[in-house]
Order: sequence, then C-alpha cells, then structure tokens
Amino acid sequence: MLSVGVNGYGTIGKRVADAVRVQPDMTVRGVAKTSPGHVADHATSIGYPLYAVSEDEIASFEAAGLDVAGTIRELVAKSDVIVDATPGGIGEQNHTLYEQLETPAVFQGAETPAVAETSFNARANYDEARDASYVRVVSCNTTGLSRLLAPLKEAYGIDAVRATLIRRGGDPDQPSRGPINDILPDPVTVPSHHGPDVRTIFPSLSIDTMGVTVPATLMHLHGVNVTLESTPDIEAVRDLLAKEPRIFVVPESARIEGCGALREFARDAGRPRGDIWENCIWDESISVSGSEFYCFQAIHQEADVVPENVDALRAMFNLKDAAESIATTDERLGVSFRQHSRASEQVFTERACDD
Ligand SMILES: NC(=O)C1=CN([C@@H]2O[C@H](COP(=O)(O)OP(=O)(O)OC[C@H]3O[C@@H](n4cnc5c(N)ncnc54)[C@H](O)[C@@H]3O)[C@@H](O)[C@H]2O)C=CC1
Ligand SMILES: O=C(OP(=O)(O)O)[C@H](O)COP(=O)(O)O
Repeated sequence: MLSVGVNGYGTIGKRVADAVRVQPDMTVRGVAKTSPGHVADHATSIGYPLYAVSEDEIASFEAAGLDVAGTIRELVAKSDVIVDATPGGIGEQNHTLYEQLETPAVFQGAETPAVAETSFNARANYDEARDASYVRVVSCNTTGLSRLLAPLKEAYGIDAVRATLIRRGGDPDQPSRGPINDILPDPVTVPSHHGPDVRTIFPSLSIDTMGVTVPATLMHLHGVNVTLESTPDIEAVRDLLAKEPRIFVVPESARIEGCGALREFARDAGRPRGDIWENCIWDESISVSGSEFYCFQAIHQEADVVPENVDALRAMFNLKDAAESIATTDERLGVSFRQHSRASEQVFTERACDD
C-alpha cells in the first residue's frame, strides 16, 4: 500500500485525499492543515490523521478539540509520497523539505513547471512520470485541453489549436474573488498561459489560447477549434471522443443546456460534492468542416485534476500502466458518465446550409 500524505487540504487536497482513500493500492497517511475550522473537523470525522503546518498552530487545533498527530515535517517523513495541494508558489517552497526528507511529491498546476521533473496528464504522457520523484499535475484547464487533444492528435494529427477559455471567477468557497458584474479579458495579453502550459504536455504543439473571466463559480467553458492534419468524418470523431474514459459527450436528449444543469446532473447522480471529473463536451457542438474541428467543453475546475493526481502517484511508483491505472482510478472513484444516446445526426455542413 502506497502511503500518501496530503499537504494543503483545500479545494483540491481534500478531493485528492478522498480519491486516494477509495483506491485499492494506496492509503491516506494524514493531511496537513494550517488552521482549525469545519474543513479540519470534516477531515477528522473521516479519520484522516491531522498534521499542523506550523507548530505554533497546534494549540489552536487542540483548543478546537482536534487531535494533532504531529507537524508537517513528521507527515512528510512518514509518507511514501506527498500530494502538495497548497496555493501556487507554496509548493515550490515546500520542495526543499521534501528533498531533505527524500520524500517524492506531486505538485499542482499553479506551480511553475520547473518544480517537477515532468508535467503530467494521464491520458497524454503517463509514462514520462514513471520513476520520477517530482511530478506536476497540470491545471484544470490544461488537463481539460490535454484530454481532448490527445485522442485527436493520435487519430488525425494536429496542425494548430485555438481555444477561448471562459474561466470561472472563483470556487464556491472563495467569496472575495470576482468579478461581480463584469466580463474580463484575463489575462488581457494573448496567448494566455494555458497554451504554453499545454506545451508542457505536447512539446511541439501549435496552440494559442485566450482567457476571459466571468462572474461564475460553476465550471470553466472552452470553445475549441483544432485544425487537423486530415479530414475525418464527423461520426468517427464523435465515436472517438465518446470512447474516451474521461470525456462525457453530453447528449442532446439529456437537455443539459449549460454548466448549472451539468452540476445538477452530477448532484442527481449522487456524485460526491457534485463533482464532475470528466470533460463535458456537448454533442451538438462537435462539428467538422474539412480539417477544422470545433466543440464546446465544460471543465469542473474543482474535480477534473483529482483522478489525474491518483494516476500520477501510480506512474511515479510504477504500480500500473496508464490504461490500468486510469481504469482502476475511474472504477473506484465512480467516473461513469458516458454518452448514452446519439444526440443529433446533423453534420456541420447541413447546419450551415440550414442557416
Ligand atoms: N481550485 C481550482 O480550481 C484548481 C486548483 N488547482 C491547483 O491546486 C492548487 C491548490 O489550489 P486550491 O485547492 O484551489 O487552493 P485552496 O486555497 O482551496 O487550498 C489550499 C490549501 O492549502 C492551505 N495552505 C496554505 N498555505 C499552506 C502551507 N504553507 N502549507 C500547507 N497548506 C497550506 C490553505 O489553507 C488551503 O487549505 C493550486 O496549485 C491550484 O492552481 C488545480 C486545478 C483546479
Ligand atoms: O488551474 C486553474 O485555472 P487555470 O488553468 O486557468 O490556471 C484553476 O481553476 C485555478 O485557477 P485560479 O488560479 O483562477 O484559482
């Protein structure tokens, strides 16, 4: 059993801990928190040993009635590997401690790529993380783009990618984030950081991305245009995407018109925290015109990197190959949304004619 410590128990850290907990080959050694509160209470109620990031805070945990198993240094020493899900930049600072104690670590997307030996997406470059001591799971948007681009690249070749990312302003527990009533080019410079970040996964890819931030907490929404190196049949593209393990082709028959309905669909399905680990691509948006591919996909920022963290751990410790790891993670986590009916037989050209 791989013993996993989680440092940074916020939006991503708590989800990764819960995902690790249900895997057959790994266990949660403990989680590190900066301060007490309802999140620390919840961690304790699940049974995760709680470690304090700072010795100075131990008294405040104890005053809140929480048992502290030790400090972060002790958790790092006891764990086979750490998942660092601290805010951007802190992971890089923590790297020194992990190195001192010779504990491998998985970092998250806001760290610079240089923090790790490789950036990681299970579908696209699993083998590059084999035997690595430090791996960075790319950000939610980069994960979503990589999952879509990997099968398209393998099947048809990619000449160029252009994507506009409509980004959620903050997560639901971040009331101070905005905008409140605005639509921001974010970043206003082009390309946004996402294109270069995708190139940490596909080094020679021609990709330009633009970012816009809106007053929403639900999901990110991508409008993607890929110029392929061949001219596939639209049904073949649909089938290709529908077979991908972490892609949910949203059927027209489901009447899911937006991100709010997607999240409600996930809550109705009994997903923990209403999480959607899959890329959600609207079937009707999948369009092919010559070598041009288009789609809209929604990415649940709080969730899509969670199975990727589990797979990164398996790759680093050579526990399974890519397909086996993805299948095991998804089966244990319950990544199950699939296209369950063909939404539309229309092809891009027919729609264009109707217009
Ligand atoms: N929330 C999101 O949409 C996504 C976040 N990520 C990445 O995951 C990482 C973490 O982000 P979130 O979970 O959203 O942040 P968060 O703010 O929700 O959680 C971070 C946690 O780390 C704690 N923390 C702060 N300083 C610490 C320290 N020195 N040592 C240990 N813990 C400390 C905070 O108290 C908080 O509980 C970032 O790299 C982010 O870019 C990746 C994909 C999506
Ligand atoms: O990795 C994310 O976004 P990003 O791919 O736009 O950097 C997460 O949604 C975190 O974004 P944030 O940096 O706006 O909190």
